[in-house]
Amino acid sequence: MSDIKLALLGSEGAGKTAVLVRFLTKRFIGEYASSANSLYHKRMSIDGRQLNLEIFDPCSQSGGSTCIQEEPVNWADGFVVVYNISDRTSFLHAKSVLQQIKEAREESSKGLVDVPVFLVGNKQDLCNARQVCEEEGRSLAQEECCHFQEVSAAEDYLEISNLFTKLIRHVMDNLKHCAGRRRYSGSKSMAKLINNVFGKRRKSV
Ligand SMILES: Nc1nc2c(ncn2[C@@H]2O[C@H](COP(=O)(O)OP(=O)(O)OP(=O)(O)O)[C@@H](O)[C@H]2O)c(=O)[nH]1
Repeated sequence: MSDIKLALLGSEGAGKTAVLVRFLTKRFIGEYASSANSLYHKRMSIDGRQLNLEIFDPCSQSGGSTCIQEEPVNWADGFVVVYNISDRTSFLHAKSVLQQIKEAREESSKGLVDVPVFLVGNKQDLCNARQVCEEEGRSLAQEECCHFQEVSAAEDYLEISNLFTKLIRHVMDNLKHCAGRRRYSGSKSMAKLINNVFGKRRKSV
């Protein structure tokens, strides 16, 4: 069984938890308590391979900081960076996050530099209040060499499921390609790492 570690990043209220919960449960739940980092676990099968998925959903940092937490960046095998299409500030934040992921991974001698990333423009159902056009998202993704998709956690399941599947496939290919290199967390239990670093709760869905 392969272990795949993903992290969701993005600004407060962009819909990270909504997107993730849609993927994990097929449901949209309007409001979430978001005072703590969460680690979700899911077993699934892709292309006949059994996977043990761990997905880290950090709570947003108070004070509007644009700096991402370093530890999930080194820990994760792949990222979902979420912004809200009706909030330009969240798009600028996502842009900064993409750059920080790249820089952090380049600086880390232990991490995989070419880490798969999916840029997600969420809240597509709020297109009446759109502040970021789809083309801007697409060209940012092109610049940063990552995948791109607009979704609505409120309305879509299939698109969200497909984007996670695509990301996981890319992660699996990447890990196979880099099999000779040591992964950041090695044999460490991720739960232990997250709990040690952030002292937060774990969730199973
Ligand atoms: N209309 C609409 N609202 C959404 C969508 N996704 C999330 N929301 C709402 O946006 C708000 C924030 O969603 P969360 O999933 O908590 O956002 P988050 O990025 O996890 O926020 P933090 O945990 O604070 O970082 C909630 O009120 C959600 O109901 C969507 O696709 N459409």
